[in-house]
Amino acid sequence: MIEVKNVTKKFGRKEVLKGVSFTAEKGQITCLIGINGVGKTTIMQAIMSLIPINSGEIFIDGSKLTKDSYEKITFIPDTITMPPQMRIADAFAFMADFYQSWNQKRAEELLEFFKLEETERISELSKGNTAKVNMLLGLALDVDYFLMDEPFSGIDIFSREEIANVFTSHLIEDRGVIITTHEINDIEHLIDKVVLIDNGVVLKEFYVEEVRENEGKSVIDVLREVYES
Ligand SMILES: Nc1ncnc2c1ncn2[C@@H]1O[C@H](COP(=O)(O)OP(=O)(O)OP(=O)(O)O)[C@@H](O)[C@H]1O
Repeated sequence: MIEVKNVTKKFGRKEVLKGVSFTAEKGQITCLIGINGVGKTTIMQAIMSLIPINSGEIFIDGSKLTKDSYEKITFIPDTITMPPQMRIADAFAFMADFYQSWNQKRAEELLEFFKLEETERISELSKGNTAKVNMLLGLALDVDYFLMDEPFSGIDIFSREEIANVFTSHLIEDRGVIITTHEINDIEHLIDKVVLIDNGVVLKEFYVEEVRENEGKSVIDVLREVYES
């Protein structure tokens, strides 16, 4: 489990996170939702120690973040970081060199899942296929948790569907995912838990299934209720 406890973060005089707390379980998809600029990316950067926090604590499977935590967790950014002249096979070789946790078998399964060929050059891929390769490179690592920032931004509905399908496939296994998205409709059926963020605080944390069963509400219904009240 990833536990974010009372995390605060200031950029200059601006307090962007004002005591954020939530948990994300292994084997579940936790979605951070909030309008532009509320601090979602900052939370992910804090979990990955890409930025220092001002106060609070972050635990992974009960232990405080250390250098070794990054054997357990990976961040999939919203743009691909591989040089565009590489072919997919070169990107695989690069990842295998760089990460001990690279799983070539899973990478090949993902390639088949996304109907891509390893001879394709990154610069020649469509936007949707570039997003798929980007996600593939992260998911092929043998880690327990993935953080994904806006994996659906700027891509067409068919590619969004194919990417969303990976979440229900065996390729995610029982790993934990924290995702940010503005495309809630696309993944509402896949998400286990929602953490609603507004202006640097958690407004509400809930299980999608519980709200659906007990109150007959969708994620969008809850969003309307919370943000329009
Ligand atoms: N390095 C930085 N220096 C100064 N301010 C920053 C920095 N990074 C983020 N911010 C500010 O922190 C706030 C939160 O940004 P963040 O990117 O976390 O929001 P977000 O919820 O991910 O937004 P979006 O949905 O647009 O991606 C914004 O006001 C942003 O301008």
